[in-house]
Amino acid sequence: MEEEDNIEGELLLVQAELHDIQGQIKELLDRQEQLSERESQLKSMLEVSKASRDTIHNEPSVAPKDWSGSFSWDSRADDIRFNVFGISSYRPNQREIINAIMSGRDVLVIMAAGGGKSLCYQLPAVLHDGITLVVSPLLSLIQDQVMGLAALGIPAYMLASITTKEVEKFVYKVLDKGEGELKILYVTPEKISKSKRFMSKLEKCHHAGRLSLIAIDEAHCCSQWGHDFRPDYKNLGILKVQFPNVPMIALTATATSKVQIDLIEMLHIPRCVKFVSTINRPNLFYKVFDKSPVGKVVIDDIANFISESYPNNESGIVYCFSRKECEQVAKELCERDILADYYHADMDVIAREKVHMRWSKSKLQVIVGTVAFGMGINKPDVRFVIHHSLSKSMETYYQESGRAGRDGLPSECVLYYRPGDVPRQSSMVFYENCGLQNLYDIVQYCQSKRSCRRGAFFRHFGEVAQDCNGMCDNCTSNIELKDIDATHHTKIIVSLLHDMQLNDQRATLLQLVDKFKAKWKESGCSNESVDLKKEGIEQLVVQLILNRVLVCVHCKYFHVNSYVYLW
Ligand SMILES: Nc1ncnc2c1ncn2[C@@H]1O[C@H](COP(=O)(O)OP(=O)(O)OP(=O)(O)O)[C@@H](O)[C@H]1O
Repeated sequence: MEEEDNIEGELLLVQAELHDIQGQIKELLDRQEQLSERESQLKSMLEVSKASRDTIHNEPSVAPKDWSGSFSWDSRADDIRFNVFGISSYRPNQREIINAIMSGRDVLVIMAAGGGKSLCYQLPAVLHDGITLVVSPLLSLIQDQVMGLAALGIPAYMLASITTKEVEKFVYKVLDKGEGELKILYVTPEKISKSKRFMSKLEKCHHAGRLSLIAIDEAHCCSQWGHDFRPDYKNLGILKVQFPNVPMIALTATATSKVQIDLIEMLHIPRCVKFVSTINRPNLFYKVFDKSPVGKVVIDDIANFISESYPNNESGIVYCFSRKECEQVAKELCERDILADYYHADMDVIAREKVHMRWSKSKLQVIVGTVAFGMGINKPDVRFVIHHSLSKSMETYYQESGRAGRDGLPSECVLYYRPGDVPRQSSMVFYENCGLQNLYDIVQYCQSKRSCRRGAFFRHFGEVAQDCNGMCDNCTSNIELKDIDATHHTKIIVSLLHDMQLNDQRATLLQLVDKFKAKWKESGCSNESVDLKKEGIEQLVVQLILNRVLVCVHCKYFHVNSYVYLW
């Protein structure tokens, strides 16, 4: 009896101590997360500070110009924008970029996917008298662009392996003698580094004063610090050396300060005007799910997620780690009635193109790809990007997940994470520049249960943080729940959507929230003085829209007419 008492006494002590230790571990884990977050914040601050010191060093001693002022070409540019490109107004930075190029400056443009980078060089190309040379890394991208420009009536051609002899002859004649209509010429970087004939024709064109602009698309490929280094991009510096007075525009969707410094140096454009737009994609909802250790369960989870959230064949991408996994996941999704097929670098070009085409035309709901399914995806209405396992870096994840929602409509980026996937990636990135550090950053992103996911991107790209508006799992779960009578808010949203013109139907979530705020003020509601943000009402509006209370059940666009039936 006494012995039992002793044991029970000790058991209680042990349990109490264990409880204490659990508490301490939790505190330590929280502190570890806070410190890691601060660590990456400080690192990116240091990088930004170094970058701005270098930039100041290289900048000419003239005062910065106001690129949004008036210029002599304004009315011609407006005319071309509207009548040739059919675009009613500029998006942020487009006009300023065009003005800087037209003023003869070299320009570096960093603008998020779908931001409208192409117009920034295509409009000056039409505005100028001569020829614009565009270097772009992928044939499929080039083909899309040339076809799009031809449809607008702009004479654009490409010189690549698939160009017919006839077209090649025509292009060389234009370069050589200025005979024939050619405004925009697309080439791959290999053409610059490997074709002496092409370079000598270009030299002649320049000599005759007919080379007006050089554009380098996907310019991050120049830097080996970037996520998609292409050796042939390294040789593009020759263009500025050979044609120093021809303005150059380098464009990319992402470049950390380190990559920016690198590509400015490689392209020899130290005095370029930099236009850095936000990397924020407010319409993307970021979430991380725990990944089961059992492969079949993971596929069940993914299949359930797709069929429950996207029952109407909305397009999506599932990224996998390896080619084998890619084929397996596609097969198993098909077995669960999801229309899916795979895409990886081991397939021949025709087979890959066929899968891509079926998906682009929405004949296939899901493409299951490796990293090979990358640049050149122009589908605007991708509603979800799922990562079956983690990417190798924040930059890669930003790029891959960023293929969702290029049309500005709400879309989801889901990452299935389990610690067991980390060693597979670490063995792949071990020999890359900063490979392990990059991997740790994305692991930290996955493991975080507290910090805003969006905040992690801002820190990574050295940008000042912006509101997440409850558009990530951590921010949503951190929201303190309270009962709110939403009748008044929903009435405003309904009337708002009613009032919207046809053109506004593809308004982005944030535009809608802004309009809501204005209406809320106008509505003279008794709660007028309520601070929308503080009271969580802004979040509520976002949630009302996202949870499809107000979104068309069929296509999830903010259609004015179809959702009305829900009310
Ligand atoms: N000012 C504008 N107003 C409306 N639509 C625009 C405007 N500028 C560009 N667009 C359209 O936005 C879409 C995306 O543009 P674009 O392909 O140039 O984006 P991007 O920045 O190159 O994106 P990515 O990096 O994903 O290729 C295109 O359909 C384009 O016609």
